[in-house]
Amino acid sequence: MPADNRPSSLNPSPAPAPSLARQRSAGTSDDYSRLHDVLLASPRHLAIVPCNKVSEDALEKGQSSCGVRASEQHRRLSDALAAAGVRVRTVRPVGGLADLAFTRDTSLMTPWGLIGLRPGAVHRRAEVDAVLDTVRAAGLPVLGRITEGRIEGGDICLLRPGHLVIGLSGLRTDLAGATALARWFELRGWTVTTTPVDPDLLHLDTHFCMAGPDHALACVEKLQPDFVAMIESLGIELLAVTPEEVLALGCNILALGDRRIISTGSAPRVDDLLRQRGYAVEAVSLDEFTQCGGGVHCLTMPLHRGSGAH
Ligand SMILES: NC(=O)NCCC[C@H](N)C(=O)O
Repeated sequence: MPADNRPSSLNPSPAPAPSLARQRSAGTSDDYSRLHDVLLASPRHLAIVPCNKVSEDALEKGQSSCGVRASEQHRRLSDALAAAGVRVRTVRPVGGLADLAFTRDTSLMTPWGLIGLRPGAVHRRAEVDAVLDTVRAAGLPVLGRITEGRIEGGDICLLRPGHLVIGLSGLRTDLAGATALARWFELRGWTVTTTPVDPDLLHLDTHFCMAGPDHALACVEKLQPDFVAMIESLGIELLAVTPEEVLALGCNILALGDRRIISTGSAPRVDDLLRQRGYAVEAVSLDEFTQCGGGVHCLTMPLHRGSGAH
Protein backbone atom coordinates (compact mmCIF):
# COMPACT_ATOMS: atom_id res chain seq x y z
CA MET A 1 0.00 0.00 0.00
CA PRO A 2 1.67 3.26 -1.07
CA ALA A 3 1.43 6.34 1.19
CA ASP A 4 -0.22 8.39 -1.55
CA ASN A 5 -3.50 7.66 -3.27
CA ARG A 6 -2.23 5.64 -6.19
CA PRO A 7 -3.56 2.11 -6.25
CA SER A 8 -0.96 -0.19 -4.73
CA SER A 9 0.40 -3.24 -6.45
CA LEU A 10 -0.76 -6.60 -5.21
CA ASN A 11 1.22 -8.22 -2.50
CA PRO A 12 2.53 -11.54 -3.84
CA SER A 13 0.58 -14.14 -1.94
CA PRO A 14 -0.93 -17.60 -2.18
CA ALA A 15 -4.38 -17.99 -3.69
CA PRO A 16 -6.96 -15.84 -1.86
CA ALA A 17 -8.68 -17.61 1.05
CA PRO A 18 -12.27 -18.62 0.27
CA SER A 19 -14.66 -15.93 1.46
CA LEU A 20 -16.93 -16.54 4.42
CA ALA A 21 -19.73 -14.83 2.54
CA ARG A 22 -19.79 -17.73 0.11
CA GLN A 23 -19.54 -20.46 2.74
CA ARG A 24 -21.34 -19.23 5.86
CA SER A 25 -23.60 -16.61 7.28
CA ALA A 26 -20.99 -13.92 7.87
CA GLY A 27 -18.62 -11.83 5.79
CA THR A 28 -18.71 -8.83 3.49
CA SER A 29 -16.74 -8.23 0.29
CA ASP A 30 -18.26 -4.92 -0.81
CA ASP A 31 -20.43 -2.08 0.47
CA TYR A 32 -23.50 -2.71 -1.68
CA SER A 33 -24.43 -6.40 -2.12
CA ARG A 34 -27.59 -7.61 -0.45
CA LEU A 35 -27.40 -6.96 3.28
CA HIS A 36 -28.43 -9.95 5.42
CA ASP A 37 -27.11 -9.17 8.90
CA VAL A 38 -26.08 -5.95 10.61
CA LEU A 39 -24.76 -4.76 13.96
CA LEU A 40 -26.31 -1.78 15.76
CA ALA A 41 -25.64 -0.59 19.32
CA SER A 42 -27.99 0.88 21.87
CA PRO A 43 -27.96 4.69 21.99
CA ARG A 44 -28.93 4.70 25.69
CA HIS A 45 -25.84 6.70 26.71
CA LEU A 46 -25.71 8.85 23.56
CA ALA A 47 -24.37 12.36 24.14
CA ILE A 48 -22.98 15.08 21.90
CA VAL A 49 -19.25 14.74 22.39
CA PRO A 50 -17.24 17.72 21.11
CA CYS A 51 -14.97 15.56 18.98
CA ASN A 52 -15.81 16.63 15.43
CA LYS A 53 -16.84 19.81 13.61
CA VAL A 54 -20.55 18.95 13.42
CA SER A 55 -20.86 18.06 17.13
CA GLU A 56 -18.81 21.09 18.18
CA ASP A 57 -21.11 23.36 16.13
CA ALA A 58 -24.19 21.67 17.65
CA LEU A 59 -22.93 22.29 21.19
CA GLU A 60 -22.06 25.88 20.32
CA LYS A 61 -25.65 26.37 19.14
CA GLY A 62 -26.90 25.01 22.49
CA GLN A 63 -28.23 21.71 21.10
CA SER A 64 -28.48 18.73 23.43
CA SER A 65 -29.36 15.04 23.22
CA CYS A 66 -32.81 13.73 24.03
CA GLY A 67 -32.56 10.09 25.06
CA VAL A 68 -36.21 9.36 24.31
CA ARG A 69 -36.03 10.77 20.77
CA ALA A 70 -32.70 9.03 20.13
CA SER A 71 -34.16 5.67 21.20
CA GLU A 72 -37.24 6.23 19.07
CA GLN A 73 -35.21 7.16 15.96
CA HIS A 74 -32.89 4.22 16.52
CA ARG A 75 -35.88 1.88 16.87
CA ARG A 76 -37.26 3.18 13.55
CA LEU A 77 -33.91 2.46 11.90
CA SER A 78 -33.90 -1.04 13.36
CA ASP A 79 -37.51 -1.59 12.20
CA ALA A 80 -36.69 -0.36 8.67
CA LEU A 81 -33.79 -2.82 8.49
CA ALA A 82 -35.90 -5.70 9.79
CA ALA A 83 -38.70 -4.84 7.34
CA ALA A 84 -36.11 -5.01 4.55
CA GLY A 85 -35.28 -8.57 5.61
CA VAL A 86 -32.07 -7.74 7.46
CA ARG A 87 -31.22 -9.54 10.70
CA VAL A 88 -30.44 -6.88 13.32
CA ARG A 89 -28.08 -7.59 16.22
CA THR A 90 -27.59 -4.98 18.91
CA VAL A 91 -24.70 -4.29 21.26
CA ARG A 92 -25.99 -3.64 24.78
CA PRO A 93 -25.47 -0.16 26.29
CA VAL A 94 -22.28 0.49 28.23
CA GLY A 95 -22.21 3.42 30.64
CA GLY A 96 -19.74 6.12 29.64
CA LEU A 97 -19.61 5.10 25.95
CA ALA A 98 -21.46 8.07 24.47
CA ASP A 99 -20.68 7.23 20.82
CA LEU A 100 -21.22 3.45 21.03
CA ALA A 101 -24.23 3.66 18.68
CA PHE A 102 -21.87 4.47 15.78
CA THR A 103 -20.87 0.81 15.33
CA ARG A 104 -19.33 1.41 11.90
CA ASP A 105 -16.22 2.91 13.41
CA THR A 106 -15.36 0.08 15.80
CA SER A 107 -14.85 -2.85 13.50
CA LEU A 108 -14.94 -4.19 9.99
CA MET A 109 -16.44 -7.48 8.82
CA THR A 110 -14.14 -8.75 6.09
CA PRO A 111 -14.72 -11.76 3.81
CA TRP A 112 -12.68 -13.78 6.38
CA GLY A 113 -14.07 -12.57 9.71
CA LEU A 114 -14.34 -9.46 11.84
CA ILE A 115 -11.40 -7.17 12.55
CA GLY A 116 -11.54 -4.98 15.67
CA LEU A 117 -10.32 -1.51 14.74
CA ARG A 118 -8.41 1.09 16.78
CA PRO A 119 -10.35 4.38 16.88
CA GLY A 120 -8.30 7.55 16.73
CA ALA A 121 -10.82 9.12 19.11
CA VAL A 122 -9.50 7.81 22.41
CA HIS A 123 -12.92 8.04 24.17
CA ARG A 124 -14.12 5.46 21.60
CA ARG A 125 -11.46 2.76 22.09
CA ALA A 126 -13.44 0.76 24.70
CA GLU A 127 -16.33 0.44 22.22
CA VAL A 128 -14.27 -2.15 20.34
CA ASP A 129 -14.35 -4.54 23.34
CA ALA A 130 -18.13 -4.23 23.62
CA VAL A 131 -18.53 -4.99 19.90
CA LEU A 132 -16.07 -7.91 19.91
CA ASP A 133 -17.84 -9.43 22.94
CA THR A 134 -21.19 -9.23 21.12
CA VAL A 135 -19.82 -10.67 17.89
CA ARG A 136 -18.05 -13.54 19.69
CA ALA A 137 -21.15 -14.30 21.78
CA ALA A 138 -23.12 -14.55 18.52
CA GLY A 139 -20.63 -17.16 17.30
CA LEU A 140 -19.48 -15.01 14.39
CA PRO A 141 -15.86 -15.29 13.23
CA VAL A 142 -13.28 -12.82 14.53
CA LEU A 143 -10.14 -12.54 12.43
CA GLY A 144 -8.12 -10.22 14.66
CA ARG A 145 -7.64 -6.76 16.01
CA ILE A 146 -5.62 -3.73 14.97
CA THR A 147 -3.09 -2.86 17.66
CA GLU A 148 -1.10 -0.10 15.93
CA GLY A 149 -1.94 3.43 14.88
CA ARG A 150 -5.49 4.69 14.40
CA ILE A 151 -8.22 3.39 12.17
CA GLU A 152 -12.00 3.94 12.22
CA GLY A 153 -14.57 2.20 10.03
CA GLY A 154 -16.01 5.44 8.66
CA ASP A 155 -12.77 5.76 6.71
CA ILE A 156 -13.03 2.29 5.18
CA CYS A 157 -14.82 1.47 1.94
CA LEU A 158 -15.12 -2.01 0.46
CA LEU A 159 -15.22 -0.51 -3.01
CA ARG A 160 -15.39 -3.77 -4.96
CA PRO A 161 -14.58 -7.36 -4.05
CA GLY A 162 -10.77 -7.25 -4.17
CA HIS A 163 -10.41 -3.48 -3.76
CA LEU A 164 -10.35 -1.70 -0.40
CA VAL A 165 -10.20 2.10 0.05
CA ILE A 166 -8.98 3.77 3.25
CA GLY A 167 -9.34 7.51 3.96
CA LEU A 168 -6.48 9.13 5.85
CA SER A 169 -7.26 12.18 7.96
CA GLY A 170 -4.34 11.59 10.32
CA LEU A 171 -6.70 12.14 13.28
CA ARG A 172 -9.19 9.27 13.09
CA THR A 173 -7.19 7.11 10.70
CA ASP A 174 -3.45 7.39 10.20
CA LEU A 175 -0.90 5.64 8.04
CA ALA A 176 0.12 3.17 10.77
CA GLY A 177 -3.49 2.07 11.34
CA ALA A 178 -4.24 1.95 7.61
CA THR A 179 -1.08 -0.09 6.95
CA ALA A 180 -2.02 -2.57 9.68
CA LEU A 181 -5.48 -3.07 8.17
CA ALA A 182 -4.17 -3.16 4.60
CA ARG A 183 -1.85 -6.02 5.54
CA TRP A 184 -4.82 -8.37 6.19
CA PHE A 185 -6.21 -7.61 2.73
CA GLU A 186 -3.01 -7.44 0.71
CA LEU A 187 -1.94 -10.85 2.04
CA ARG A 188 -5.16 -12.18 0.55
CA GLY A 189 -4.60 -10.57 -2.83
CA TRP A 190 -6.62 -7.35 -2.48
CA THR A 191 -5.60 -3.94 -3.81
CA VAL A 192 -5.65 -1.20 -1.19
CA THR A 193 -5.94 2.48 -2.14
CA THR A 194 -5.48 5.25 0.40
CA THR A 195 -6.73 8.79 -0.07
CA PRO A 196 -6.34 11.90 2.11
CA VAL A 197 -9.43 13.05 4.05
CA ASP A 198 -9.94 16.59 5.39
CA PRO A 199 -10.04 16.17 9.22
CA ASP A 200 -12.91 18.70 9.35
CA LEU A 201 -15.04 16.16 7.45
CA LEU A 202 -14.32 13.48 10.09
CA HIS A 203 -14.45 10.38 7.88
CA LEU A 204 -14.49 9.33 4.24
CA ASP A 205 -18.11 8.13 4.63
CA THR A 206 -19.36 11.69 5.21
CA HIS A 207 -18.48 12.62 1.61
CA PHE A 208 -18.05 9.34 -0.33
CA CYS A 209 -20.47 6.42 -0.01
CA MET A 210 -21.25 3.53 -2.35
CA ALA A 211 -24.91 3.17 -3.36
CA GLY A 212 -24.52 0.19 -5.69
CA PRO A 213 -21.84 -1.36 -7.88
CA ASP A 214 -22.19 1.43 -10.45
CA HIS A 215 -23.03 4.47 -8.30
CA ALA A 216 -21.51 6.38 -5.41
CA LEU A 217 -22.54 9.57 -3.67
CA ALA A 218 -19.61 11.96 -3.64
CA CYS A 219 -18.74 15.54 -2.78
CA VAL A 220 -16.21 15.81 -5.58
CA GLU A 221 -14.74 19.13 -4.44
CA LYS A 222 -13.80 17.51 -1.11
CA LEU A 223 -12.14 14.47 -2.71
CA GLN A 224 -8.68 14.25 -4.25
CA PRO A 225 -8.74 14.51 -8.09
CA ASP A 226 -6.74 11.30 -8.56
CA PHE A 227 -9.14 9.41 -6.27
CA VAL A 228 -12.10 10.72 -8.29
CA ALA A 229 -10.35 9.70 -11.52
CA MET A 230 -9.64 6.21 -10.16
CA ILE A 231 -13.30 5.74 -9.15
CA GLU A 232 -14.55 6.94 -12.54
CA SER A 233 -12.05 4.70 -14.35
CA LEU A 234 -13.83 1.75 -12.70
CA GLY A 235 -17.09 2.82 -14.35
CA ILE A 236 -18.64 4.05 -11.08
CA GLU A 237 -20.87 7.10 -11.67
CA LEU A 238 -20.49 9.79 -9.02
CA LEU A 239 -23.73 11.45 -7.91
CA ALA A 240 -22.82 14.93 -6.71
CA VAL A 241 -23.45 15.95 -3.11
CA THR A 242 -22.84 19.54 -1.96
CA PRO A 243 -20.65 20.50 1.04
CA GLU A 244 -23.82 21.65 2.87
CA GLU A 245 -25.44 18.26 2.29
CA VAL A 246 -22.25 16.61 3.55
CA LEU A 247 -22.48 18.52 6.85
CA ALA A 248 -26.11 17.39 7.17
CA LEU A 249 -24.90 13.76 6.71
CA GLY A 250 -26.88 13.57 3.45
CA CYS A 251 -24.10 11.58 1.76
CA ASN A 252 -24.03 9.04 4.60
CA ILE A 253 -26.29 6.26 3.28
CA LEU A 254 -26.62 2.53 3.77
CA ALA A 255 -26.94 0.33 0.68
CA LEU A 256 -29.17 -2.69 1.28
CA GLY A 257 -28.53 -4.24 -2.14
CA ASP A 258 -31.06 -4.72 -4.94
CA ARG A 259 -31.05 -0.93 -5.48
CA ARG A 260 -32.48 -0.25 -2.02
CA ILE A 261 -31.06 2.47 0.21
CA ILE A 262 -31.70 3.76 3.71
CA SER A 263 -30.82 7.45 3.91
CA THR A 264 -30.34 9.74 6.88
CA GLY A 265 -33.39 11.81 5.93
CA SER A 266 -31.49 15.10 5.91
CA ALA A 267 -30.95 15.72 2.18
CA PRO A 268 -34.13 15.13 0.11
CA ARG A 269 -32.38 16.33 -3.07
CA VAL A 270 -29.77 13.59 -2.70
CA ASP A 271 -32.50 10.99 -2.05
CA ASP A 272 -34.23 12.15 -5.26
CA LEU A 273 -30.97 11.87 -7.20
CA LEU A 274 -30.76 8.24 -6.14
CA ARG A 275 -34.41 7.64 -7.04
CA GLN A 276 -33.73 9.06 -10.52
CA ARG A 277 -31.08 6.33 -10.92
CA GLY A 278 -33.63 3.67 -10.00
CA TYR A 279 -32.98 3.27 -6.28
CA ALA A 280 -35.78 2.82 -3.74
CA VAL A 281 -34.83 5.18 -0.92
CA GLU A 282 -36.27 5.03 2.57
CA ALA A 283 -35.42 8.15 4.57
CA VAL A 284 -35.17 7.57 8.32
CA SER A 285 -34.96 10.74 10.42
CA LEU A 286 -31.85 10.58 12.55
CA ASP A 287 -31.26 14.14 13.70
CA GLU A 288 -30.42 13.02 17.28
CA PHE A 289 -27.44 11.26 15.69
CA THR A 290 -26.53 13.73 12.95
CA GLN A 291 -25.93 16.40 15.60
CA CYS A 292 -23.26 14.02 16.99
CA GLY A 293 -21.66 13.86 13.53
CA GLY A 294 -22.99 10.54 12.21
CA GLY A 295 -25.76 9.20 9.99
CA VAL A 296 -27.10 5.82 8.94
CA HIS A 297 -23.82 4.54 7.48
CA CYS A 298 -22.07 5.31 10.78
CA LEU A 299 -24.84 3.64 12.83
CA THR A 300 -24.64 0.30 11.01
CA MET A 301 -21.87 -2.27 10.69
CA PRO A 302 -22.70 -4.95 8.11
CA LEU A 303 -21.96 -8.48 9.32
CA HIS A 304 -23.07 -10.37 6.25
CA ARG A 305 -23.68 -9.31 2.69
CA GLY A 306 -24.47 -11.86 0.08
CA SER A 307 -23.64 -12.14 -3.54
CA GLY A 308 -26.41 -12.18 -6.12
CA ALA A 309 -28.41 -9.15 -7.10
CA HIS A 310 -26.99 -5.79 -6.06
N1 LIG B 1 -18.53 6.96 10.49
C1 LIG B 1 -18.85 8.12 11.04
O1 LIG B 1 -18.77 9.15 10.37
N2 LIG B 1 -19.17 8.12 12.34
C2 LIG B 1 -19.67 9.21 13.10
C3 LIG B 1 -19.09 9.20 14.48
C4 LIG B 1 -19.58 10.34 15.33
C5 LIG B 1 -18.89 10.40 16.68
N3 LIG B 1 -19.45 11.46 17.48
C6 LIG B 1 -17.42 10.66 16.49
O2 LIG B 1 -17.03 11.80 16.31
O3 LIG B 1 -16.62 9.72 16.53
